[in-house]
Amino acid sequence: MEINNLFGGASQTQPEGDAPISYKVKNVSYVSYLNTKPLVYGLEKGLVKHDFVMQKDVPSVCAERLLQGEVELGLIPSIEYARGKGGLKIVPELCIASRGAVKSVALFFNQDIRRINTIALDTSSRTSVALLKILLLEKFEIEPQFVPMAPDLQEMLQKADAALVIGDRALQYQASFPNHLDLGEEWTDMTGLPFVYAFWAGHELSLSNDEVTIMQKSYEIGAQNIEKISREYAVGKTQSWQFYQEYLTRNIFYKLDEDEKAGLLEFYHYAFYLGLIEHIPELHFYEDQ
Ligand SMILES: C=C(O[C@@H]1C=C(C(=O)O)C=C[C@H]1O)C(=O)O
Repeated sequence: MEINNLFGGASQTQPEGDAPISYKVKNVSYVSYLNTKPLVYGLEKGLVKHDFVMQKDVPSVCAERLLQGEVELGLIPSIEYARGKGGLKIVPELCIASRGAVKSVALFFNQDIRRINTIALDTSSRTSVALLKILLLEKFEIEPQFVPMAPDLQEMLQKADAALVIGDRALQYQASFPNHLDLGEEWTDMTGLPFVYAFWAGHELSLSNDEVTIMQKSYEIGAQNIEKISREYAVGKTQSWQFYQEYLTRNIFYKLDEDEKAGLLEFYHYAFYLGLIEHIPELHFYEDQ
């Protein structure tokens, strides 16, 4: 679907007697997983006033849309910020991070991890793929072959010895599939730092200060409604709402604080030394509000 044709493009309005005002609809691509809901709660429920056109995608597609200029703002995998040609800015203070076990980013396997020869990789992911490669080399000292696949654990494990899955599916699988490695836990165990999976990023002039504040307000309201989000999400699911509430409060962290920034830069250093990115980027933020 060409979202630009549907929603985008500049439009002009000319109020009577006034100078022309040009305004452009801002397209936003955000991740469809449960862990994103607190960030977009205020926007989705209409509790903060905004003119964004919101579009749900998997993380790899959020990045593609932003880097190809189809959207002005994306909730992008952190590794893709380092792959952009510069000029991207981060919405300050917000991210999707873990400070230990994350629960929804896991490597599932049926045999001793040191004997793994092939790994199926969830095509929705960018950051966790890089994180996995770092952990396999630095911690487990193995160099298996990788096969990109849709995130269906059964099919993945038929084709490969292990499978990386992220997001809601991983959250569901890890509760019932004991042989898995939690990548958030492994990272923090190795580095002592949080791990940052994603954040809001846009092109330099894409967002006004007011729009940055809107994104921050949306999360503030989301943070006050975690129980509601968990109860709504649990309808028709296998786990209780308390399970999802615990995930959103004890596994996922949304504040991009100094420790998170240090974890992010450490990740970029590893990624650079392993040739996964061509340079270590500086973190540029939209003006602090
Ligand atoms: C923690 C998670 O982070 C996600 C993992 C991403 C990746 O691997 O590229 C990107 C965005 C995040 O939403 C998750 O969704 O499970």
